Amino acid sequence: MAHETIIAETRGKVGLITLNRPKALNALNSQVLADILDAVKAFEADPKIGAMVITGSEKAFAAGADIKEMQTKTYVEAFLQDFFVGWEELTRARKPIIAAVAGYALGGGCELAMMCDFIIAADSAKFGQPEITLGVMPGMGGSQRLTRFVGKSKAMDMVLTGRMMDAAEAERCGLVSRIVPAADLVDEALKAAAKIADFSLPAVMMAKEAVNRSYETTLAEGLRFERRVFHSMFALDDQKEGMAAFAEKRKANFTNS
Ligand SMILES: CC(C)=CC(=O)SCCNC(=O)CCNC(=O)[C@H](O)C(C)(C)COP(=O)(O)OP(=O)(O)OC[C@H]1O[C@@H](n2cnc3c(N)ncnc32)[C@H](O)[C@@H]1OP(=O)(O)O
Repeated sequence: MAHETIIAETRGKVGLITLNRPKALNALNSQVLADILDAVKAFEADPKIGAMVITGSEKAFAAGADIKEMQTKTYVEAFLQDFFVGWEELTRARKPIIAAVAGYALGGGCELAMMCDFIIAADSAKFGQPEITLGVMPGMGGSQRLTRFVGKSKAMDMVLTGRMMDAAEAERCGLVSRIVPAADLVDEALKAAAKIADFSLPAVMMAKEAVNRSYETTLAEGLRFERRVFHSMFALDDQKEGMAAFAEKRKANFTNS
């Protein structure tokens, strides 16, 4: 797949998307959005792919939304275009997406990472929502998703002071799931994605949907949703195979059916 601002390639059952605007520290403009959505759509449609990884460079996952692209925008343009709404489409991907973050993940970069299903951070990663320093505020989900990840106090601290947090702080407060040495970041993320891709795709997709539901509903509704989805899994060949494989002490051979 050829794109202007990203490299999209397959590694076994994993779709790997590498942001590729090094001179602008992977700043996210409308072309990056179009390219990411195009690649994700292709990986979603490819039955051989079971999970995806989005990564950047050693220096920057992404240093934010492209300030130069948006600096002259008027209020009316921003409002009429519903500026940034397009990024929401990424969160509608049904296959899991892991963000592999090294270096700066600032503003829209931090927000892009949070749109993924989980974040693996290099020890060099730095997260922040510095929009306040530009006279604005987060606009790609930072005020909402960061607060759900880290709680009100730390989210306020990040959004109102614009300070950065390092990988250790991000792990402590639950923003990232694990930290790995920078040199191993992409390999570790690909390994995690490959592990997921070896499981039953319908089970993985339903599990992702159930966890995401917890953000959007009451506990009682979420628990009911989980049980109903869990019940439906007994219609899968993969449930029979997974449990038979356990009983027979062998590796399961999932067929995504
Ligand atoms: C507003 C909303 C809703 C969302 C946002 O995301 S706003 C953007 C939030 N992000 C930021 O404010 C970070 C901006 N960048 C920086 O502060 C610095 O670039 C840095 C601390 C990440 C790295 O500093 P360093 O000195 O190492 O590198 P620079 O010389 O500053 O940058 C290299 C090159 O990249 C361009 N760049 C960096 N970030 C952006 C960006 N967000 N948008 C557009 N361009 C960006 C930077 O201008 C420079 O390019 P030139 O050499 O052509 O000037």
